[in-house]
Formats: sequence, structure tokens, C-alpha cells
Amino acid sequence: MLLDHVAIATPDLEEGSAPYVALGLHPEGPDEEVESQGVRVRAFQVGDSLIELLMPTRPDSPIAVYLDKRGPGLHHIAYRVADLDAEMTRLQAQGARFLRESPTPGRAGTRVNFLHPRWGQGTLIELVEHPAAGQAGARQ
Ligand SMILES: CC[C@H](C(=O)O)C(=O)SCCNC(=O)CCNC(=O)[C@H](O)C(C)(C)COP(=O)(O)OP(=O)(O)OC[C@H]1O[C@@H](n2cnc3c(N)ncnc32)[C@H](O)[C@@H]1OP(=O)(O)O
Ligand SMILES: [Co+2]
Repeated sequence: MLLDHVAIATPDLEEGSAPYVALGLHPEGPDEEVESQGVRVRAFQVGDSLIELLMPTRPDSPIAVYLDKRGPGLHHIAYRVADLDAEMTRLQAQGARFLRESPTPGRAGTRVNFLHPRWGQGTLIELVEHPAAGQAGARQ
């Protein structure tokens, strides 16, 4: 299991990017809208992982709700798995509580699901399966 990304909620991608640009990081590609989550995502590469800035694109987005309640800042941590369905089965057998019955689309063609923050001991945890994951030699 690898660290896929650390996600940060922001009301404004430009303002939210300032510390990471100052640190010398560069966006990994163009911003991406993830309609299913109501977010626009800007990702900065850090080694094999990403810093993901998330800005809401509609008021009912989980990020908009989060910002209303808590303001900008650290939102969740995502781990990269080779087989999301198998991981869900394995963790549910141990009592883990996923927020969605089945995986939903993430950025860059990924499949994702989230574990309830209470199960995560106060941290919202996301599992991410990349399209090439599981193929021989694919970056896991
Ligand atoms: C997929 C695109 C992109 C990617 O990686 O590619 C993304 O990551 S998009 C990210 C945005 N989408 C999501 O976060 C989807 C999953 N999140 C949710 O379904 C909700 O945000 C949820 C259920 C985690 C919280 O919803 P809500 O705030 O409406 O519920 P509550 O207020 O009842 O909160 C329950 C409980 O959890 C605590 N909480 C809420 N958000 C967080 C958080 N980000 N980190 C830690 N804890 C969180 C909240 O304080 C409540 O705790 P309690 O002890 O009951 O006070
Ligand atoms: Co994420």
C-alpha cells in the first residue's frame, strides 16, 4: 500500500496553491473537475505521491460542506491499492465502514471509496485504485 495523496480543502485554488508554489512544487497537470464529487482538483507531485487541492464547484459538494463547518485545511489522506474491491471486502470483514456501497470515480480515471472518519480515528481515509494498478510492473 502506498500513500497516493494528501488532500486539502480550499475555497480558492489560486490562494490554496500559494504555499506549495512557494515550496517549489509544480502542478502535475491541468486542473481537473470531478463532477461526482463537485470538486475542481489541482494536484502537485511530491515524490511518488500528490498534494491534492480541492475546491468545491457546487454548494452540496462534501468540500463545500467541510469548508462551511471547518474552513480550509487538511481534508483526507488517500492510499493507493491494487484491488479496491478486494480491500473493501477484507476491511469490511474487520468491521470497517465505507461511505459508499461501491467505488466511485476519482481523478485521472481512478476508482475510489472512503472510510468513515470515525473508523479512521478522526481521519477521513480514501482508498484509490489506479487504472493500470494490478498489471505487471504497474506503479502500485
Ligand atoms: C474523488 C475526487 C478526489 C480524489 O481523491 O480523486 C477526492 O478526494 S474528492 C473529496 C471530497 N469527497 C468526499 O470527501 C467524499 C467522502 N466524504 C463524505 O461523504 C462526507 O464529507 C463525510 C461523511 C465524511 C462527512 O460528512 P458531513 O460533514 O456532512 O457529516 P458529519 O458532519 O456528520 O461528520 C461526521 C463526523 O465526521 C467528522 N468529519 C467530517 N469530515 C471530516 C474530515 N474530512 N476529516 C475528519 N473528520 C471529519 C465530523 O466532524 C463528524 O465527527 P463527529 O465526531 O460526529 O463530530
Ligand atoms: Co482524494
